Amino acid sequence: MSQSNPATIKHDTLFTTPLDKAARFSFDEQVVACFPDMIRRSVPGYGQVLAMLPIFARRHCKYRQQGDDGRRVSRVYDLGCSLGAASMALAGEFAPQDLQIKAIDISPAMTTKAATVLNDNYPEHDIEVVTADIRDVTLEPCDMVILNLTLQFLPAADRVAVLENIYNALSEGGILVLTEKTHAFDEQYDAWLVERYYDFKRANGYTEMEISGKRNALENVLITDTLDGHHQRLDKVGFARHLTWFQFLNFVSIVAFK
Ligand SMILES: C[S@@+](CC[C@H](N)C(=O)[O-])C[C@H]1O[C@@H](n2cnc3c(N)ncnc32)[C@H](O)[C@@H]1O
Ligand SMILES: O=C(O)C(=O)C[C@]1(C(=O)O)C=C[C@@H](O)C=C1
Repeated sequence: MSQSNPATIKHDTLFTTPLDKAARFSFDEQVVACFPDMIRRSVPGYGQVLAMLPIFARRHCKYRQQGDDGRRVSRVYDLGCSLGAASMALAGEFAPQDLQIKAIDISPAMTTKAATVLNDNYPEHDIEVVTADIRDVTLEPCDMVILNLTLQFLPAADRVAVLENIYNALSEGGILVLTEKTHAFDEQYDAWLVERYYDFKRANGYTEMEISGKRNALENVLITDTLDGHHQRLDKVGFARHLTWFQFLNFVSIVAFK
């Protein structure tokens, strides 16, 4: 996969020089250029979560939808797909005729590159990459929805509506996989988790300047909920069953069952 080939991945040096304190983090060309390196060095467990997606899909994708040519397929949404890493993980483990993948992202810089990478690696697969705001898309019936580190970038007030849209689209037996950065309700636990998270970043080669520069840029851009807050919201939108299946420091992944 060209995306994971170290020779083609630019090292993340975005915050190595002091920036305007008010500069907001955005998923622009500069971030796109180093994104695979950035996310791997910044998100504890990122690779492990991706590796589990096809394993979950095997159990929950039951070919309940009809493809354009009338055959039965499983439709999977990758919402906030960035460069399509989750879609890649799925395509790599499924035959082309079994899945229809719809990967959506609001950043044209991301989708342009994602479309190239996905089509180059999986030309036979039915993968559509769409540039859109996931708040504006009405989802079609589907077996699996992936929200990998995306909900956290939406205004808090918009999160219920996005989850309702997902709930309504999922078939009985389908799943939502929701991965997020969180904060702990208890201030002392939260401080410990945040400090160990920065240790994780240090261990992955980020300097103090890079860590604080990114923290400033993400302020009011990446807005975390507590793990309880996520579960309460899933209840509210109608998911009767949802389980935290993964946690690594302040990053969690939840599976919600329809
Ligand atoms: C941390 S990245 C997601 C990583 C990706 N899911 C993965 O597994 O590699 C967050 C993504 O969400 C996208 N995003 C943020 N707000 C969005 C929105 N309203 N609609 C669609 N995409 C959005 C950003 O452009 C960005 O690419
Ligand atoms: O919180 C941070 O400092 C991060 O770097 C986390 C995070 C994320 O969770 O999406 C933020 C932006 C990039 O997309 C990569 C990682």
